[in-house]
Amino acid sequence: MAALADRPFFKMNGAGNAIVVVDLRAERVQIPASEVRAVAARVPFDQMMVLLPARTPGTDASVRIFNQDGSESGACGNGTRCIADVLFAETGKDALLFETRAGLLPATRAEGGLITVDMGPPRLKWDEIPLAEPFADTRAIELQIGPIDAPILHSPAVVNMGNPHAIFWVEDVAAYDLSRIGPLLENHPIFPERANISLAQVIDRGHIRLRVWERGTGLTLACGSAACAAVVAAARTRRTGRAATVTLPGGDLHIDWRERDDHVLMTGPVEHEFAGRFEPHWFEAAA
Ligand SMILES: N[C@@H](CCC[C@H](N)C(=O)O)C(=O)O
Repeated sequence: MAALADRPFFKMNGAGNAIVVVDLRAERVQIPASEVRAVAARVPFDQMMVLLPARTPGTDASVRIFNQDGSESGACGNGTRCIADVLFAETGKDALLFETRAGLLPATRAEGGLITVDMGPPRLKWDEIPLAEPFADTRAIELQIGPIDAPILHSPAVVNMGNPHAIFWVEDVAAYDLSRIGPLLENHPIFPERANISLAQVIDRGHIRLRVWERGTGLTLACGSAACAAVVAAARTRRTGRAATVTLPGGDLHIDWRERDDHVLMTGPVEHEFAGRFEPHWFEAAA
Protein backbone atom coordinates (compact mmCIF):
# COMPACT_ATOMS: atom_id res chain seq x y z
CA MET A 1 0.00 0.00 0.00
CA ALA A 2 1.32 3.44 -0.95
CA ALA A 3 2.52 5.60 1.97
CA LEU A 4 0.12 8.39 1.06
CA ALA A 5 -2.88 6.23 0.13
CA ASP A 6 -6.07 7.10 1.97
CA ARG A 7 -4.45 9.99 3.88
CA PRO A 8 -6.55 13.11 4.42
CA PHE A 9 -5.23 16.40 3.03
CA PHE A 10 -6.08 20.09 2.79
CA LYS A 11 -5.84 22.05 -0.43
CA MET A 12 -4.92 25.65 0.39
CA ASN A 13 -3.16 28.60 -1.17
CA GLY A 14 -0.84 31.30 0.11
CA ALA A 15 -1.35 34.44 -1.99
CA GLY A 16 -2.20 32.07 -4.85
CA ASN A 17 0.74 29.65 -4.32
CA ALA A 18 -1.02 26.26 -4.59
CA ILE A 19 -0.34 24.18 -1.47
CA VAL A 20 -1.36 20.68 -0.38
CA VAL A 21 -1.00 20.00 3.36
CA VAL A 22 -0.67 16.42 4.66
CA ASP A 23 -0.49 15.71 8.37
CA LEU A 24 1.72 12.70 9.18
CA ARG A 25 2.62 13.75 12.74
CA ALA A 26 1.19 10.51 14.12
CA GLU A 27 3.83 8.29 12.51
CA ARG A 28 7.13 8.24 10.62
CA VAL A 29 6.54 7.52 6.95
CA GLN A 30 8.89 7.53 3.94
CA ILE A 31 7.36 9.33 0.96
CA PRO A 32 8.65 8.24 -2.46
CA ALA A 33 8.94 10.99 -5.11
CA SER A 34 6.72 8.90 -7.39
CA GLU A 35 3.84 9.25 -4.88
CA VAL A 36 4.30 13.03 -4.73
CA ARG A 37 4.08 13.17 -8.54
CA ALA A 38 0.96 10.94 -8.45
CA VAL A 39 -0.75 13.42 -6.09
CA ALA A 40 0.30 16.38 -8.28
CA ALA A 41 -1.38 14.72 -11.27
CA ARG A 42 -4.72 14.62 -9.39
CA VAL A 43 -4.62 17.69 -7.12
CA PRO A 44 -2.37 20.19 -8.90
CA PHE A 45 -0.10 21.93 -6.39
CA ASP A 46 3.08 23.98 -6.36
CA GLN A 47 4.29 22.49 -3.08
CA MET A 48 3.15 19.67 -0.83
CA MET A 49 3.86 20.39 2.84
CA VAL A 50 4.17 17.22 4.92
CA LEU A 51 3.89 17.67 8.67
CA LEU A 52 5.97 15.14 10.63
CA PRO A 53 6.54 14.64 14.36
CA ALA A 54 8.62 17.41 16.00
CA ARG A 55 12.27 16.37 16.39
CA THR A 56 13.71 19.34 18.28
CA PRO A 57 12.36 20.36 21.69
CA GLY A 58 10.40 23.62 21.46
CA THR A 59 9.29 23.08 17.86
CA ASP A 60 5.68 22.33 16.91
CA ALA A 61 6.35 20.05 13.93
CA SER A 62 9.02 19.19 11.46
CA VAL A 63 8.14 19.72 7.82
CA ARG A 64 9.19 18.25 4.49
CA ILE A 65 8.48 20.32 1.41
CA PHE A 66 7.98 18.66 -1.98
CA ASN A 67 7.76 20.24 -5.41
CA GLN A 68 5.47 18.96 -8.18
CA ASP A 69 8.30 16.86 -9.70
CA GLY A 70 8.91 15.07 -6.36
CA SER A 71 12.10 17.01 -5.54
CA GLU A 72 12.50 18.55 -2.08
CA SER A 73 12.97 22.18 -1.10
CA GLY A 74 14.56 23.56 2.05
CA ALA A 75 11.98 26.33 2.39
CA CYS A 76 8.54 27.41 1.27
CA GLY A 77 7.30 30.65 2.79
CA ASN A 78 3.73 30.48 1.54
CA GLY A 79 3.40 26.81 2.44
CA THR A 80 4.72 27.56 5.93
CA ARG A 81 2.05 30.22 6.34
CA CYS A 82 -0.58 27.64 5.26
CA ILE A 83 0.52 25.00 7.79
CA ALA A 84 0.71 27.72 10.46
CA ASP A 85 -2.95 28.53 9.79
CA VAL A 86 -3.89 24.85 10.23
CA LEU A 87 -1.94 24.55 13.49
CA PHE A 88 -3.12 27.93 14.87
CA ALA A 89 -6.68 26.58 14.57
CA GLU A 90 -5.76 23.22 16.09
CA THR A 91 -3.66 24.45 19.03
CA GLY A 92 -5.11 27.90 19.76
CA LYS A 93 -1.53 29.22 19.76
CA ASP A 94 -0.54 32.55 18.16
CA ALA A 95 3.08 31.61 17.52
CA LEU A 96 4.57 28.37 16.18
CA LEU A 97 8.02 27.05 15.35
CA PHE A 98 8.60 24.72 12.39
CA GLU A 99 11.73 22.73 11.64
CA THR A 100 12.60 22.52 7.94
CA ARG A 101 15.73 21.39 6.09
CA ALA A 102 16.70 25.07 5.98
CA GLY A 103 16.38 25.61 9.73
CA LEU A 104 13.80 26.73 12.29
CA LEU A 105 11.04 28.99 10.93
CA PRO A 106 8.82 30.89 13.40
CA ALA A 107 5.29 31.80 12.26
CA THR A 108 3.00 34.31 13.98
CA ARG A 109 -0.45 35.79 13.49
CA ALA A 110 -0.41 39.28 11.99
CA GLU A 111 -3.09 41.96 11.73
CA GLY A 112 -6.06 41.55 9.40
CA GLY A 113 -5.98 37.73 9.44
CA LEU A 114 -2.58 37.69 7.75
CA ILE A 115 0.27 35.38 8.80
CA THR A 116 3.96 36.23 9.14
CA VAL A 117 6.79 33.77 8.72
CA ASP A 118 10.36 34.57 9.70
CA MET A 119 12.43 33.14 6.84
CA GLY A 120 15.74 33.74 8.63
CA PRO A 121 18.75 35.56 7.18
CA PRO A 122 19.49 35.46 3.44
CA ARG A 123 22.68 33.68 2.39
CA LEU A 124 24.60 35.66 -0.18
CA LYS A 125 27.99 34.03 -0.81
CA TRP A 126 28.39 32.26 -4.18
CA ASP A 127 28.90 28.83 -2.60
CA GLU A 128 25.86 29.30 -0.35
CA ILE A 129 23.50 29.90 -3.30
CA PRO A 130 25.07 27.55 -4.57
CA LEU A 131 26.75 28.55 -7.87
CA ALA A 132 29.05 26.30 -9.87
CA GLU A 133 31.90 28.84 -9.89
CA PRO A 134 33.09 31.70 -7.67
CA PHE A 135 31.58 35.18 -7.96
CA ALA A 136 32.81 37.87 -5.57
CA ASP A 137 29.63 39.92 -5.97
CA THR A 138 26.27 38.14 -6.01
CA ARG A 139 24.33 41.39 -6.54
CA ALA A 140 24.74 40.82 -10.29
CA ILE A 141 26.44 37.72 -11.69
CA GLU A 142 27.67 37.19 -15.22
CA LEU A 143 24.90 35.18 -16.82
CA GLN A 144 22.81 35.92 -19.88
CA ILE A 145 20.49 34.26 -22.33
CA GLY A 146 19.86 35.29 -25.92
CA PRO A 147 22.28 36.82 -28.45
CA ILE A 148 25.57 37.92 -26.90
CA ASP A 149 25.18 41.54 -28.07
CA ALA A 150 21.42 41.76 -27.36
CA PRO A 151 20.65 39.45 -24.43
CA ILE A 152 17.01 38.74 -23.55
CA LEU A 153 17.89 38.60 -19.84
CA HIS A 154 21.20 39.17 -18.09
CA SER A 155 23.09 39.87 -14.84
CA PRO A 156 20.74 38.37 -12.23
CA ALA A 157 21.12 38.85 -8.51
CA VAL A 158 21.34 35.55 -6.64
CA VAL A 159 20.11 34.91 -3.10
CA ASN A 160 19.58 31.79 -1.01
CA MET A 161 16.49 32.01 1.23
CA GLY A 162 16.66 28.36 2.30
CA ASN A 163 16.49 27.64 -1.46
CA PRO A 164 18.30 29.12 -4.47
CA HIS A 165 16.91 32.15 -6.30
CA ALA A 166 18.00 34.18 -9.33
CA ILE A 167 16.35 37.57 -9.86
CA PHE A 168 16.44 39.32 -13.23
CA TRP A 169 15.59 43.05 -13.24
CA VAL A 170 13.30 44.01 -16.11
CA GLU A 171 11.25 47.01 -17.26
CA ASP A 172 8.04 44.99 -17.65
CA VAL A 173 7.53 41.53 -16.14
CA ALA A 174 4.66 40.85 -18.58
CA ALA A 175 6.89 41.24 -21.64
CA TYR A 176 8.61 37.82 -21.31
CA ASP A 177 7.58 34.25 -22.05
CA LEU A 178 8.60 32.90 -18.64
CA SER A 179 7.26 29.41 -19.40
CA ARG A 180 9.90 29.15 -22.15
CA ILE A 181 12.78 30.99 -20.47
CA GLY A 182 12.17 29.61 -16.95
CA PRO A 183 13.19 25.97 -17.57
CA LEU A 184 16.35 27.04 -19.46
CA LEU A 185 17.50 29.16 -16.54
CA GLU A 186 16.31 26.79 -13.80
CA ASN A 187 18.57 24.11 -15.29
CA HIS A 188 21.50 26.35 -16.29
CA PRO A 189 24.86 24.72 -15.39
CA ILE A 190 25.75 27.72 -13.20
CA PHE A 191 23.11 26.42 -10.72
CA PRO A 192 24.28 22.95 -9.57
CA GLU A 193 21.09 22.53 -7.47
CA ARG A 194 18.92 24.28 -10.09
CA ALA A 195 17.24 27.58 -9.11
CA ASN A 196 13.96 29.41 -8.77
CA ILE A 197 13.84 32.10 -11.48
CA SER A 198 12.20 35.50 -10.98
CA LEU A 199 11.51 38.49 -13.20
CA ALA A 200 11.34 41.62 -11.04
CA GLN A 201 10.09 45.07 -11.98
CA VAL A 202 10.67 47.92 -9.54
CA ILE A 203 7.53 50.07 -9.32
CA ASP A 204 8.94 52.39 -6.65
CA ARG A 205 11.17 52.22 -3.55
CA GLY A 206 8.49 50.28 -1.65
CA HIS A 207 6.96 48.16 -4.37
CA ILE A 208 8.11 45.37 -6.70
CA ARG A 209 6.13 43.41 -9.29
CA LEU A 210 7.30 39.79 -9.58
CA ARG A 211 6.71 36.72 -11.74
CA VAL A 212 8.30 33.42 -10.75
CA TRP A 213 9.25 30.15 -12.40
CA GLU A 214 9.62 27.72 -9.49
CA ARG A 215 12.29 25.04 -9.46
CA GLY A 216 10.66 21.61 -9.66
CA THR A 217 7.22 23.07 -10.30
CA GLY A 218 7.07 25.76 -13.00
CA LEU A 219 5.00 28.94 -13.35
CA THR A 220 3.33 29.92 -10.11
CA LEU A 221 0.88 32.57 -8.96
CA ALA A 222 3.15 33.37 -5.99
CA CYS A 223 6.40 32.31 -4.37
CA GLY A 224 7.16 33.61 -0.89
CA SER A 225 10.87 32.89 -0.76
CA ALA A 226 11.24 34.51 -4.21
CA ALA A 227 9.50 37.64 -2.88
CA CYS A 228 11.97 37.68 0.05
CA ALA A 229 14.92 37.15 -2.30
CA ALA A 230 13.73 39.95 -4.60
CA VAL A 231 13.49 42.49 -1.76
CA VAL A 232 16.92 41.47 -0.42
CA ALA A 233 18.40 41.83 -3.92
CA ALA A 234 16.61 45.17 -4.45
CA ALA A 235 17.70 46.58 -1.09
CA ARG A 236 21.33 45.51 -1.69
CA THR A 237 21.37 47.57 -4.88
CA ARG A 238 19.33 50.49 -3.47
CA ARG A 239 16.44 49.83 -5.84
CA THR A 240 14.09 49.70 -2.82
CA GLY A 241 14.35 50.04 0.93
CA ARG A 242 14.53 46.98 3.19
CA ALA A 243 10.72 46.80 3.44
CA ALA A 244 8.57 46.49 0.34
CA THR A 245 5.32 45.09 -1.00
CA VAL A 246 5.75 42.45 -3.67
CA THR A 247 2.86 42.07 -6.10
CA LEU A 248 2.64 38.61 -7.64
CA PRO A 249 -0.05 37.36 -10.06
CA GLY A 250 -1.85 35.74 -7.06
CA GLY A 251 -1.65 38.62 -4.60
CA ASP A 252 0.56 40.82 -2.44
CA LEU A 253 3.24 39.82 0.08
CA HIS A 254 4.83 42.27 2.50
CA ILE A 255 8.53 41.74 3.03
CA ASP A 256 10.67 43.25 5.76
CA TRP A 257 14.44 42.57 5.81
CA ARG A 258 14.94 43.38 9.47
CA GLU A 259 18.06 45.38 10.20
CA ARG A 260 18.60 44.27 13.79
CA ASP A 261 19.07 40.55 13.14
CA ASP A 262 19.26 40.29 9.31
CA HIS A 263 16.10 38.12 9.24
CA VAL A 264 13.59 38.39 6.39
CA LEU A 265 9.92 38.46 7.46
CA MET A 266 7.13 37.72 5.03
CA THR A 267 3.48 38.56 5.71
CA GLY A 268 0.52 37.60 3.57
CA PRO A 269 -2.84 35.85 3.25
CA VAL A 270 -3.76 32.17 3.19
CA GLU A 271 -6.95 30.54 1.96
CA HIS A 272 -8.51 27.12 2.57
CA GLU A 273 -9.95 25.65 -0.66
CA PHE A 274 -11.11 22.11 0.17
CA ALA A 275 -10.31 18.99 2.15
CA GLY A 276 -10.01 15.52 0.63
CA ARG A 277 -8.42 12.09 0.84
CA PHE A 278 -5.76 10.63 -1.45
CA GLU A 279 -7.50 7.79 -3.30
CA PRO A 280 -5.48 4.52 -3.18
CA HIS A 281 -5.88 3.98 -6.97
CA TRP A 282 -4.01 7.27 -7.67
CA PHE A 283 -0.82 5.46 -6.65
CA GLU A 284 -1.20 2.27 -8.69
CA ALA A 285 1.26 3.41 -11.38
CA ALA A 286 3.57 4.94 -8.74
CA ALA A 287 4.16 1.61 -6.91
N1 LIG B 1 6.61 28.52 -3.11
C1 LIG B 1 7.66 28.55 -2.19
C2 LIG B 1 9.02 28.13 -2.54
C3 LIG B 1 9.12 27.07 -3.60
C4 LIG B 1 10.27 26.16 -3.46
C5 LIG B 1 10.94 25.89 -4.71
N2 LIG B 1 10.21 25.41 -5.80
C6 LIG B 1 12.27 25.19 -4.52
O1 LIG B 1 12.48 24.05 -4.98
O2 LIG B 1 13.13 25.81 -3.93
C7 LIG B 1 7.62 29.74 -1.27
O3 LIG B 1 6.52 30.27 -1.04
O4 LIG B 1 8.65 30.10 -0.70
